[in-house]
Amino acid sequence: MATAVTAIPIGLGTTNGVNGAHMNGNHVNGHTKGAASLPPFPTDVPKAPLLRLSLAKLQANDPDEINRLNRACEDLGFFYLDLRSPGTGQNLLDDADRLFTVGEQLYELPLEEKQKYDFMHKNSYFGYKGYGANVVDRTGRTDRNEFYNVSKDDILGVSDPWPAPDVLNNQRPLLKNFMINAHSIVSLVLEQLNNHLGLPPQTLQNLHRQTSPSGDQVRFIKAPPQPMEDRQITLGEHTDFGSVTILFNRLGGLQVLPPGRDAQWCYVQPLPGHAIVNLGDAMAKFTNGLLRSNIHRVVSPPGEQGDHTRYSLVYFARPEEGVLMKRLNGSEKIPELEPGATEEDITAKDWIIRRALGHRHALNKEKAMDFESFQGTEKLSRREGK
Ligand SMILES: O=C(O)CCC(=O)C(=O)O
Ligand SMILES: [Fe+2]
Repeated sequence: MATAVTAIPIGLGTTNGVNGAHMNGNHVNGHTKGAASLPPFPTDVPKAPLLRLSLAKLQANDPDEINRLNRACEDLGFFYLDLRSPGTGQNLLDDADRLFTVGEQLYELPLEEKQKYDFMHKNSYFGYKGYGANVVDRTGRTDRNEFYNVSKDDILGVSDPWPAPDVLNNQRPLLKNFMINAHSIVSLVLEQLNNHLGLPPQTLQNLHRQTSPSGDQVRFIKAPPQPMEDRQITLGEHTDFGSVTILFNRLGGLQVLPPGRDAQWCYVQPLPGHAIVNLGDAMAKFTNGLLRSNIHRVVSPPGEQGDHTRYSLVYFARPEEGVLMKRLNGSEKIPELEPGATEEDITAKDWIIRRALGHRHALNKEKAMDFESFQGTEKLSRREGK
């Protein structure tokens, strides 16, 4: 199949020749034509107050922008990052556009083909997760999306490659570029947070070296439209398992639950040219809750957007495999543990497997509904007393 997506000129409204007859994958003005022709995000739904940060300003060490980053990471744990600047930011945006097309192609493969790449029985969360394979709540309801997780170690040659369909194998150079650029943004965020916390230089960065084995991955997600009379949660509420997540959305549907007892779920409106960035469990654990790993979930896209297929593209950066998910020493800002409190000795590798495969009903039967045993930092994230 002709899948030379990297060679497709961006900015031409012509068919890209990649399943072009039945896909909305053409590029217009740096966005997929599919994105341009989607209905707008509605104005009458509650929206989460994410700060909008600029990658260029963070790269330039702009003091106000750095303060805003620190505030966003402590208060909500989610922010927008404006990537419209030459170099890493724009390259990542362009590659994300190309990968949206790859994601659409990937999900057009027959189900039996995709199922060949479900590695849960090998105790791995890389590869394919079928529609409805995870339990999303205590009543046993199941998810309404498909995932495909591509390992950074595989693409960068840190580990042996996993079997994969041609649609992905043909895009290894594109995936590699995307991962390298995404990881460099993660490193920048970690560097700024390391400074903010006053940890010894490079502490956080050295727990996330790009060429060390880790659970870092690109995730392609597809959620088809749901019937009007039966719109349910697509991806159950959770905190992310790792350190820093960089997310690209075209349609609404992502919701965050801000801190506090009476908080309500609010939508995160996707903004063109921006990624949505959030912190995961490792950052909350390392800082004993000073930095936030916020609860979020995905529901049917709001308003007319709900009639369209929702694709997401995500880069998850996680600590290196052997790193313990515990409070870090060496910073006066990081709160002490409560007197008498102890922390479980669990590595990032085991943490991610427990969390990622815990709700797979094919592996866990009734236990998949036991949310407590697969919890991350949800309780820390609620900050209910405040
Ligand atoms: O699809 C989205 O917008 C968010 C996905 C997500 O939260 C996840 O995969 O962890
Ligand atoms: Fe998430």
